[in-house]
Amino acid sequence: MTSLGVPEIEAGWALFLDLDGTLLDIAPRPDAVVVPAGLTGALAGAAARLGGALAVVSGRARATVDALLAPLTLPGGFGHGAELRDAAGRLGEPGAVPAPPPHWARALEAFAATRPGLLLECKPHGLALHYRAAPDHAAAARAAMAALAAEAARDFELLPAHMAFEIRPRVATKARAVAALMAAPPFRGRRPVFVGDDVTDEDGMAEARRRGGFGLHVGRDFAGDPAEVRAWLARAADARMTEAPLAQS
Ligand SMILES: O=P(O)(O)OC[C@H]1O[C@H](O[C@H]2O[C@H](CO)[C@@H](O)[C@H](O)[C@H]2O)[C@H](O)[C@@H](O)[C@@H]1O
Repeated sequence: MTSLGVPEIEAGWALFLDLDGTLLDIAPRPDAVVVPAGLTGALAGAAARLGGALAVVSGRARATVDALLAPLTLPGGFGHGAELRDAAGRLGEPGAVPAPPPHWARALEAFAATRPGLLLECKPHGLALHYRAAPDHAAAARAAMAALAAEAARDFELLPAHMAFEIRPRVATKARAVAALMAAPPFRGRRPVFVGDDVTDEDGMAEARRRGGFGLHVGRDFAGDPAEVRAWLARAADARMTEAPLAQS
């Protein structure tokens, strides 16, 4: 048990890790995050201890996560679960999740261009309109995003995020990523543990609980500090973990 009362990582777990606000400190802009020295080594070491059952489950696009965590290409769910990659590096079925109509990005580019500080992030399966540098535009940003999402409300939804609004496909959830990965080795048969900080992580935590695991919340369990999560992983990478028998996969 850590000094914060969190169990140390056990060999029989399958670990699902959110990125922003969990592994990485929140930064003023999405492209300003800093990947601390030692993080990729800790992830690789912890993954090895877990027999490869360690995944990143992020709202960011797969390509962005890979660039941030290079040289690692971890299994996971990206774009909130829209893009999947298993432990063998196989990608999810193309076309399984819708992409936003191209005119939405064009409309939001034009909208943001007249409101300094707003930042549009285009992802393969979603859009994020960031207002961290322009909080006065939050209400207008929400209205603009809501109007677009309403054009295809059966397939897309508006998502409030950290100082941003996102449009994401309804099927793209972190629960989808957990369920898909838990269906096959090296995840299958392990106890899923989802670590996150945000409302979108609740889906992943609920799926972990549904499968006999649990969720850890950065705010509640790691004193709100991603450095505590990183230290927890580093200890798992360094230390010999408690060997727990695995269920048959
Ligand atoms: O699921 P996550 O890995 O937590 O990703 C959620 C979103 O994170 C990014 O935006 C957030 O982090 C930025 C960097 O700290 C911050 O500037 C921004 O205000 C936050 O909303 C990312 O840009 C999004 O695509 C992710 O969906």
